[in-house]
Amino acid sequence: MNASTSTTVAKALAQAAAQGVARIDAQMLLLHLCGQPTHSRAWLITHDGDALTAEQAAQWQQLLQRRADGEPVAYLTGRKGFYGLDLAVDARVLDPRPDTETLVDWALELLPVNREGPPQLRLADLGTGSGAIALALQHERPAAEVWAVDASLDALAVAKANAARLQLPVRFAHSHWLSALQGDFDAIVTNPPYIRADDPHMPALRHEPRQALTSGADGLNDIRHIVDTAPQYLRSGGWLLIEHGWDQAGDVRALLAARGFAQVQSRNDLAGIERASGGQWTSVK
Ligand SMILES: C[S@@+](CC[C@H](N)C(=O)[O-])C[C@H]1O[C@@H](n2cnc3c(N)ncnc32)[C@H](O)[C@@H]1O
Repeated sequence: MNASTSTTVAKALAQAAAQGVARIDAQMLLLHLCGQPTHSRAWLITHDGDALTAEQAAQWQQLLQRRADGEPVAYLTGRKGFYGLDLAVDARVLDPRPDTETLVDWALELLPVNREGPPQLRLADLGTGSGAIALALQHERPAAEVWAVDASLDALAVAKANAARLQLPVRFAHSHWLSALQGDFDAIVTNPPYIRADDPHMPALRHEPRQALTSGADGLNDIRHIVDTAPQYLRSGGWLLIEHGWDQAGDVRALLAARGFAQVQSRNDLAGIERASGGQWTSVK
């Protein structure tokens, strides 16, 4: 094809900019379209004069349209990196966010790398979605017994496929929060739905499963339930760590303290905002 009339790599990126698609998103989408790893941005520079095939050029227009309509890049590439793991994701699960890696960091800080002798570390990820948190914990603590639960069978199918591909022996349960599990856990980690039902940002999140996002009028229905029930499933000294919204840290700390958790505290996300709160269960059940 004549390079002056065909869509080259450089022209494709210019088209994306003209359609308002962020440069980093366009780069990842184009690398995906060209069969390159989505982190190898140097490839775009060294191949900027390469022409797309007619089929690729048509697919490119579709990808740009879908991205401009707000579909997450991860759904368009089918992939998302999380805690160094390559996860397959699609519209059945939440697009895992980098901020959630800070929740994993916090859990790992609390969990010994090698506990001397039994009992084996037992960890639970509630509302696992793609399996992001559970798989990261299992990868970092290979000897632990890690459970991942979700109320969505669709989500569990995605998470199980990720576990199989990554060869990580996470155990799965179809469960309303903790109900299908049996105690005692060293840590219960969760990124539950926490958005208010009438939150004005919901239209922007319309491509992601609603069940993964909203939780009642104040966004705290699921967190209230988890805080209330978690002590029955924690060993003495075990931790409950919860991701929540940017303005919910005070409310979540109050719920944890009222339920009798000790060392109640919050952690910042990548933007420096308190986005996770947790506490240690030290009382008798
Ligand atoms: C915010 S998403 C988190 C997904 C994943 N952990 C992550 O961080 O990317 C919340 C998840 O909770 C699940 N969920 C919603 N209600 C639930 C319930 N009652 N019991 C178990 N899981 C639930 C949703 O299906 C969804 O996968």
